[in-house]
Order: sequence, then C-alpha cells, then structure tokens
Amino acid sequence: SHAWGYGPTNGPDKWGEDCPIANGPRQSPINIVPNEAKFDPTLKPLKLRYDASNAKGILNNGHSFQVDYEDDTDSSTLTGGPVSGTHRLKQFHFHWGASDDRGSEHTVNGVTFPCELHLVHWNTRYPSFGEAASKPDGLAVVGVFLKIGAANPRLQKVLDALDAIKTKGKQTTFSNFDSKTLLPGSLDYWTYDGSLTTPPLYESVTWIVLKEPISVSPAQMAKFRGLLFTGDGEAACCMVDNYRPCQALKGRQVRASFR
Ligand SMILES: NS(=O)(=O)c1ccc(C(=O)NCc2ccccc2F)cc1
Ligand SMILES: [Zn+2]
Repeated sequence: SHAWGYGPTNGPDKWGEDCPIANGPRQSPINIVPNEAKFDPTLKPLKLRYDASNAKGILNNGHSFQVDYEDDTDSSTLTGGPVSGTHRLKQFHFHWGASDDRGSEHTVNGVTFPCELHLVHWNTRYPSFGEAASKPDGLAVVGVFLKIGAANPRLQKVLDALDAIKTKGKQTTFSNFDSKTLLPGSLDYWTYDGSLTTPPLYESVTWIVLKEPISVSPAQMAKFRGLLFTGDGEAACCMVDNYRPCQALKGRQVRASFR
C-alpha cells in the first residue's frame, strides 16, 4: 500500500484515509496560545533523569532520524510534571523545515520554529512501548523548540553521526549520549492531552512543550536537511518539511506550569 509520508500524494492531508483518528478529538500538534493557557499550581516540576550509557543507536527511519535508548530498566526516566508514575525514555527525534521559516510541529501564537525536538517516553504501568503507545495515558513526549542562533555544541555529536545514516533504513551505533544536555535552562512547560503526530496518530500522548527554545545555527540546520527520505538506489528526496500542521484544539485546555 501507499506508505505515509510528507509528499503531495502521501502527506498529512491524506493520512485520514488510512488513519480515521486523524480527525479525532485530541490530535497533535496544536498552536499554543500562552494567554489562553491556565497556570496550574498543582503541576509538579518536571524530573528528567537520563543515563548517557543507555544510548543505543541512531537510525534514519525514512520520516526523521531517531536516537534509540535502552528501555529495559528505569535508568532514563521522566517523573513529575503532569504525569503520574514513571515514564521511560525510548527515543528522541526531530522535525524540521526546508527553510528557517517553518519546521516545528507545535507553534506559539502562530509562530513557527525551524526545528522541534521530541523526547519520547512510555508509561511503565504498561509492559512495553508498543503496548503503551495505544493507551490514553501511555506516552509522554517532551517537545523542545530550536531557534536560529549560535551553533549549539550539544547538538554536534548527533549531527556528526548523520553522514552515516543519510538514507532510509541506515543505522549506526550511538553511545554515551546524555539527552539532558539537549534541554534548555528552564523546564517551564505547557501541557495538554494529544496524539502521535505521525501515523498511527494514536491519542496516547501527554504533551509537555518547553517554553524556552534551544539554539541551532544555519550550518547545523543544513546538516538536518542533508538527510534523505529515500533509500539507497532510489531517486533522492531531501528529508525536509517532515512536520504535521497544527490540528484543531476541539475544546482542550492547555495548562502552564509557570505564571
Ligand atoms: N512525533 S511524535 O508524536 O513524538 C511520535 C513519537 C513516536 C512515534 C512512534 O513510535 N511511531 C511508531 C509506533 C507507533 C505505535 C506503536 C509502535 C510504534 F513503533 C510516532 C510519533
Ligand atoms: Zn515527533
């Protein structure tokens, strides 16, 4: 069948043909309007404890690239914040544009960023990521905006690995990386109930979008854009604009962890 992607014939406007939940009540991403987000004093501080030695590998999956983590123990976890219990880090990945004027999935007052980082965690009340991914409280994804500025040295190790995974299906080892180094100084966040932003679009994600962006330089953005959606031997198609447009809020409340 016609695999989903971000092109004119298989892109976000077509996903509803295979995934009816594309038009569901809690789809992501959304436009965040800070003035309409309600400060919730009962929200706990976010606690992210990551073990660099859990990094396993880096993979071009044909939609983005992801850094995968060992998730068979509680050594890289998210606790606190808007979630109860313990969530284990499974992987992180990015979404970006063909140019600096677009690329993020969430927007803030309609403002887009050139790139957005997602740190994907699953609720250990379920036996595995695959089981958790379809449950309404199964996943917690931390979103971090990247904005154009000085080169970010914390990104360099990830970007230097991209030459080895240029085409779809390529992967290589990636070890000893502390994803906490990718986080901004402040862990202030907005949170709302949403979904995966790619098929199967499961409505299983508690979104935790950090208010403070991290920096990325134009040269570093060029490295993201050097990846290909396509596999070896296929007509090359640059991996850019791999973001889903904002979806309807449908009455959802966005809460803020900060005043
Ligand atoms: N952009 S995002 O919202 O952060 C996002 C995070 C993870 C996935 C994923 O794991 N998909 C594969 C998948 C889905 C369901 C079950 C098993 C899977 F491998 C998709 C989107
Ligand atoms: Zn994502």
